[in-house]
Amino acid sequence: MTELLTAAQMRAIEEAAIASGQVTGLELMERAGRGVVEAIGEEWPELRAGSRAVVLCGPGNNGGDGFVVARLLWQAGWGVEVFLYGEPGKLPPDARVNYERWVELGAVEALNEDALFQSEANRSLDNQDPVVIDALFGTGLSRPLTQDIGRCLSSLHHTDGISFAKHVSVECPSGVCIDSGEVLGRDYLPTDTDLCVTFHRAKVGHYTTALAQAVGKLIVVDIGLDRDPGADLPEIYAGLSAMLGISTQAGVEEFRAAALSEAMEYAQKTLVERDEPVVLLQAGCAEELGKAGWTGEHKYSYGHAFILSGGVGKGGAARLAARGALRIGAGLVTVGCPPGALQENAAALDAVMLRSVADSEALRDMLEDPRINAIGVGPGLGTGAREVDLVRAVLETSRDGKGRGSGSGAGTARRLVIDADALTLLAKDEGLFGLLHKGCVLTPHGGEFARLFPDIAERLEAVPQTGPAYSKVDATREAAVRAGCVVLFKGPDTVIAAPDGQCSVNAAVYERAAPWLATAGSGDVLAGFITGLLARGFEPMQAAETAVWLHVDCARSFGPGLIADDLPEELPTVLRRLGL
Ligand SMILES: NC(=O)C1=CN([C@@H]2O[C@H](COP(=O)(O)OP(=O)(O)OC[C@H]3O[C@@H](n4cnc5c(N)ncnc54)[C@H](OP(=O)(O)O)[C@@H]3O)[C@@H](O)[C@H]2O)[C@@H](O)CC1
Ligand SMILES: [K+]
Repeated sequence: MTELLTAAQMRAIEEAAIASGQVTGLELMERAGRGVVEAIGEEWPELRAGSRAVVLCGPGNNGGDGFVVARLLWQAGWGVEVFLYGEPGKLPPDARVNYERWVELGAVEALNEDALFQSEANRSLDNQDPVVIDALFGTGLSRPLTQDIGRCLSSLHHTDGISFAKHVSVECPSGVCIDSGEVLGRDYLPTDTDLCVTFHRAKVGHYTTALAQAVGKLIVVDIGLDRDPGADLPEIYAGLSAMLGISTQAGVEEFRAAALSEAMEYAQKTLVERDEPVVLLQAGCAEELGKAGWTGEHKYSYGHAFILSGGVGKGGAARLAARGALRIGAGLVTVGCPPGALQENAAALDAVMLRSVADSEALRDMLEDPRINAIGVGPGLGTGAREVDLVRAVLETSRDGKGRGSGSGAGTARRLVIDADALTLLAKDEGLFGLLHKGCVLTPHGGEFARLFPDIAERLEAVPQTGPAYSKVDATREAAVRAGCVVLFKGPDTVIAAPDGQCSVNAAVYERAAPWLATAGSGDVLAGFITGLLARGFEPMQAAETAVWLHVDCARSFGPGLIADDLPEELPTVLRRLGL
């Protein structure tokens, strides 16, 4: 699993490494700049000596990286032009050193739109478009770009603007808050970037839609922060103790007694109050499926998933969910529908069982069966008075100790997925919302999220003026605490959070892009996948994470032309490929 970092966490990691004597800031900057140059070389091997680069440097250390890139490209035989936004005398120390190193090799012009167009006019003689390197702002962006700088960046991605061959961003496209992926001020679009090179770990914002859509490829460069320090341990401890202000002899001794990794972690935590990590879901999460086992002796050992369906003509969504639950390995799956819809459902279901659910009383009777250990409710359900009673029955009978059927183990609440229409009902009825419990998974898309958590959504929608901006990660975490259960906030950047702070991101971006997944009914299948995994005994957070990862993988495995019905049918191929 990869941990995604915030800007503050990244700063703390760097500061702890520098304070420990493991590395200097200047060395880190050199590695960062070298990493960018190597990434360019690997991405476009055809670009070599004689190619041209325009490097835009900002007033902080991101600009410092830019000066390193300029120097290394120049040394490799490139023609390099450098523009600086800000005053050389105000550059931070490491950036200043690299500025001085560059000015021994070439000129630095003040960055403004006129200067950029003038340089293009000069270049047009040799008819070679440059690689533009955006090293204006990285993790230190604190407010919206000024108009003049916004215009410079905009001129790079307008068809009648400045022509360039490739666009490379150092850390992130400038103007974007790296914690949220938001453009501060939202009055300009991030420049389309062919290659974005970041350092040590990807940051949370790299996996949010707004930023990821602007970036063709993301590369994470190792700048040696994971390596064994190799320096004298006493020096490292002395450096860290001084940084943390641990001054008493006893304090220093205690600190030294910790293993080095613990001491470093402690130092990083002290520098920034760390939440639970934000984890990027990768192939590894599907290994959980393997741990849970895939074949069994008795169908009941893989649980019984129950999906509630809507009335006549409304059953398609529940049938898709049921198919998803069955394919993902629930031992038994039953669809419950109003008596009038039995015929329609019977004609469309084979391996999935069917029960008539006239009203909430009938449902409560049915849920006396303790083998039904997971319920999916919402797809195509309807939002009338009958459905309110059904959702209430599902919630009331599944709470710890209250359920007549207590699920897969004594004292274990029956697990629920609450999706679509059931979310709409929750949003309208505080009483229902109050019945949520830790065995639930809510799966809202943007609109449903806004209905359920209007104040949180409003905060997320507000134009951010300062960094770090409130992010989808922040919003989902807040929603999970309020609901008291797992919330899976859907989108190309799906965020999943639990009330205890666990949080992960499943991003269908970069090499995992699957735009064809935005097809009618795909959310119903996802609800079914989660319900099926809950029936198999997965914990809510683990079920949501695994299901959402497999959902994208099914879409990618099938490819364009996908419709929701294909998703469950593609699952066996994906599982086989995973060796399950
Ligand atoms: N630390 C390390 O060891 C390493 C760091 N590395 C690199 O450093 C980057 C982080 O550097 P950083 O912290 O200096 O932040 P950066 O993004 O350059 O910007 C800060 C400057 O911008 C200014 N400013 C902010 N917003 C503004 C606006 N809208 N309009 C105008 N000005 C604005 C802000 O001014 P202030 O807010 O203080 O007034 C300050 O002057 C990181 O992304 C990576 O690339 C690597 O070399 C690896 C080692
Ligand atoms: K940048």
